[in-house]
Formats: sequence, structure tokens, C-alpha cells
Amino acid sequence: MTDMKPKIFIDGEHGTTGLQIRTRLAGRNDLEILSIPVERRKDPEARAEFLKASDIAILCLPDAASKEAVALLGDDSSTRVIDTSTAFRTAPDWAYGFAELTKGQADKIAQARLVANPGCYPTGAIGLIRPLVEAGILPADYPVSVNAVSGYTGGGKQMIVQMENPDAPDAITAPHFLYGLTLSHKHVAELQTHGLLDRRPLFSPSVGRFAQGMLVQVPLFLGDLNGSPSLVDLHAALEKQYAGAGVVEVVPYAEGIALPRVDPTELNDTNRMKLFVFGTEGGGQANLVAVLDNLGKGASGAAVQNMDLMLGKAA
Ligand SMILES: NC(=O)C1=CN([C@@H]2O[C@H](COP(=O)(O)OP(=O)(O)OC[C@H]3O[C@@H](n4cnc5c(N)ncnc54)[C@H](OP(=O)(O)O)[C@@H]3O)[C@@H](O)[C@H]2O)C=CC1
Ligand SMILES: CC(=O)N[C@@H](CCC(=O)OP(=O)(O)O)C(=O)O
Repeated sequence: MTDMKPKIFIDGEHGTTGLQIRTRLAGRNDLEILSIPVERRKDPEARAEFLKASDIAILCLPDAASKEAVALLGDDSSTRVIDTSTAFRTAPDWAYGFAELTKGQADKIAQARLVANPGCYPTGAIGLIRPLVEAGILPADYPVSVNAVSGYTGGGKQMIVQMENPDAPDAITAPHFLYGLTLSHKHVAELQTHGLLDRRPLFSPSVGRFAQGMLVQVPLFLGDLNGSPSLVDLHAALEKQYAGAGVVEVVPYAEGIALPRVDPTELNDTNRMKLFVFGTEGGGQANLVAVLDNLGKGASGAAVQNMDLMLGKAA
């Protein structure tokens, strides 16, 4: 039948990412949304029923529950899966759901049964690093550092309460804090794998007292890069990679370099990402910066983009 609408089930639809995806899909009459009653959301039997009845299941769950959902479906299921957790991002049989990652990635996502949505921080960092590695500018064994700040919704329902409710037993009162201090954040593996890095990158995340938004920084010493490139060379490599990619915009060099500051909330409620090259020409250093919405291109926006690719509905 030609008028059959694809059935979409959001497992975890009552969480931060799930709710955002539901909102993004609310106006869509080309899809049938299967919705589990809230009181049954953690009942494996009910979830299995919904998972199996859907054409695409979008998992917005902690890692363990995502793994459980995939197991509930089994290997020979016809349900296609988009997982937003960390569980499968480096698994070889899953397509990495960053459509602009490299040539052919959007097609790979479109054909895949299993798609792992990237983490919010890796979306920014890999978006900056990978084109430079592929262009032969950034050596794979370069000691890459990634510093970042996220809005507090990145920590899900639990952190939202910690930041918004001063009476919560584990309330956080700081205006900005560093975490991941052991340098073993769960995103490091993904960053290294899809950044094509031989050396484990050093990743230092932080959270600010704003709900959504994100800045990711990759500082580089130009003399240690292949061919001692200029800032303009780095910018050109990024521009080449993202030419025509509507979602990822490389801010024109002169425009970026003239900015007095960068606002992490600039792209909130969009599925866009902006990339900048900062520094002083001749100064031997660059700071590459990505701005995105941790809940947009960093989560729900990318999930909807991937769903559309898988359904052949991408613009
Ligand atoms: N927030 C963000 O910026 C980003 C999040 N992600 C990833 O998305 C996933 C979801 O995160 P987020 O939305 O922030 O988290 P939340 O904690 O806000 O939401 C998770 C939801 O999953 C539900 N849940 C937990 N265990 C189970 C289970 N066994 N079966 C069914 N449902 C369950 C929770 O139920 P309950 O309502 O009872 O808590 C909650 O509604 C995570 O893997 C996260 O790492 C990815 C990119 C960015
Ligand atoms: C602020 C904050 O706590 N952020 C989360 C990452 C958010 C994200 O991208 O999560 P996934 O890897 O699950 O996709 C963290 O650091 O664990």
C-alpha cells in the first residue's frame, strides 16, 4: 500500500532526548508515532511489543537499556534502530550517525539497519578533527586536546534537577564546573575512533549554568602539523569538507577572526553546527571551535536527520 506511514517508536520518549525528538516530530503527518503508556515505559514485555511493531525504533535510554532493547529485538528483526546512547558508537556493525563525517557516510546511514547517533561533544570535536586528518594536515599521532562546555541538559533528567532545584540532596550550585577529571570520559573512545586518531585524545569537559548549548575547542600548534599550515589553510580544509552541507557551516575566515566572543547558545533549538578557525596569522597557533546545541545536532536533531535519511526523506 502506498499510503502506509512508517511507524516510529521512541523508546525512552519521556526522557530529555526522547521528549525533544517527540517535539521535533509533532508536526509530521508523514509518520505514525507509536507511543508506550508512561507507566509501562520500563516493562520489557511492553517495550518488546512496541520495538517489534515499529519500522524504526529510536532509543533514548541509558546504555544498559539500549543494549536490552537491541537484545529484545534480536538479530533477525526487520525493525531498524537509531540508538542515541554511547553503547554502539564504536561497534563495527553499526553505522556512525554523523551524516557529514566523510564522503559516503549519509548513504551508509540511509542503507543501515543499525545507526549509532554520535555523542554531543564528539559531534563538535570530530567535526573539527576528521577533515584535517583526512587532508593529511593533522598527523594521526598528534597529541590532540579537546576542551568543551555543555549546557546542563547534557546530563539528562538527573543533572537538570541538580542544577535547577537548590533543595535537591545533590544540588549543584556552581555557575560552571569541570568534570571528567580522570580524563576517561565515555566519549574518548568514539572521539579517537571516528577522529581517526592513533593517540588517545585528552578530553576535558565542563558544564555551565545554561540549559542548552555547547562549545567544543581543539587548540593546535601549527608547527607540529604536516606542512606547517596557516590558519587559512586549516579553514580551507574544513570548507572543502563541508561545502554544500547545509547542517554544518564553516564560518567565513574573516568573519570568524573578527569576533570578540563566541556564544555557546547561538544555535539552540536548531540542528546546525558552526565551525570556526581562530588565532593570529603568523602566530603559530590555532583554536578550532565548534558551536552546536547539545540537544540539537548533538542528540535529537541528529536522530531525526538520520531517521529521514533512513526513510529516504532527506532534503
Ligand atoms: N541529553 C543530552 O544532551 C544527550 C543525551 N544523549 C544520550 O541519550 C540517551 C538518553 O539520555 P537523556 O535523554 O539525556 O536521559 P534522561 O535520563 O533524561 O532520559 C532517559 C529516559 O530513559 C528512561 N529509562 C531508563 N531506564 C529505562 C529502561 N530500562 N527501560 C525503559 N526506559 C528507561 C528513563 O526513565 P525515567 O523517566 O524513569 O527516568 C528516562 O525517561 C543517553 O544514552 C544519553 O547518553 C546523547 C546525546 C546528548
Ligand atoms: C553535560 C553532560 O553530563 N554530558 C554528558 C554527555 C551528553 C551526551 O552526549 O551524551 P551521550 O554520550 O550519552 O550521547 C556526559 O558528559 O556524560
